[in-house]
Amino acid sequence: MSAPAAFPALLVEGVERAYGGVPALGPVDLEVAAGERVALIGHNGSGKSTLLRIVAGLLEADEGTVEVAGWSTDDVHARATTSYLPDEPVLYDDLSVHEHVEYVSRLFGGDGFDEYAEEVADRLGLSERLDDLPSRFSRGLRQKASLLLGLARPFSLLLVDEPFVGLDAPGRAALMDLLDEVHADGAAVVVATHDPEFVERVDRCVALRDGEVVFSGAATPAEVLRLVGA
Ligand SMILES: Nc1ncnc2c1ncn2[C@@H]1O[C@H](COP(=O)(O)OP(=O)(O)OP(=O)(O)O)[C@@H](O)[C@H]1O
Repeated sequence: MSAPAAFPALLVEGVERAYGGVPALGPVDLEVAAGERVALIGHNGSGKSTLLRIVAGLLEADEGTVEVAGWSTDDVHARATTSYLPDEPVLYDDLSVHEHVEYVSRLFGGDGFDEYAEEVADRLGLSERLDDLPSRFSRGLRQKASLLLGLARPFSLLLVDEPFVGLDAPGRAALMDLLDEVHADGAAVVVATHDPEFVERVDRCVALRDGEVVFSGAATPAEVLRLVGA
């Protein structure tokens, strides 16, 4: 499903979130254009995952609004157009990789395990493991299965939390290329990462510090390290 051109892919306005009364995020304003590629950077605990989870509709903001392609995050259209890949893979215990793709893709209006899913599985090195239960996989294989699910379904906004950590070199290279292709096909892509190679490819870096946006613009990997104080 592509985003209506009149709306940005993502519009975050005045979003705030606390846990048990302790502020974790915000207020945050962020606009991501249709087809834009953004790296979300910041120290551990700076609020990246909290922001992504709010945008994905999995966590409620205390204040503010979030729209995905013009739809509020509690609208089913926003869910249908947003693919979110958490840093810890969330997979069913009793579904094979193939069944996961069938289920998730069809849930969001896709064609199930189609040719594209087959290609992504091949490039992530999962072709031989499609009938296996990911609950028995290693951490890295589970991560690849989760990436396959997230990519092999319709979306116009892709949110990915720390996807390169824990992947082997071929998996990392394959994912880097897959994200390039998703972007070239017109989806907006927001990735929480400090990976220098990915940072070099993005249109914009958005840096969070203590839950607030402290920088938004083009930045080199060296500048990114300086921005996050590393
Ligand atoms: N479920 C929770 N309960 C209480 N505090 C939380 C919870 N989740 C996050 N926090 C706190 O909120 C703040 C932001 O956390 P968040 O996970 O969003 O940061 P992050 O930038 O994604 O960190 P990391 O790089 O480690 O993944 C941190 O201080 C964290 O301890």
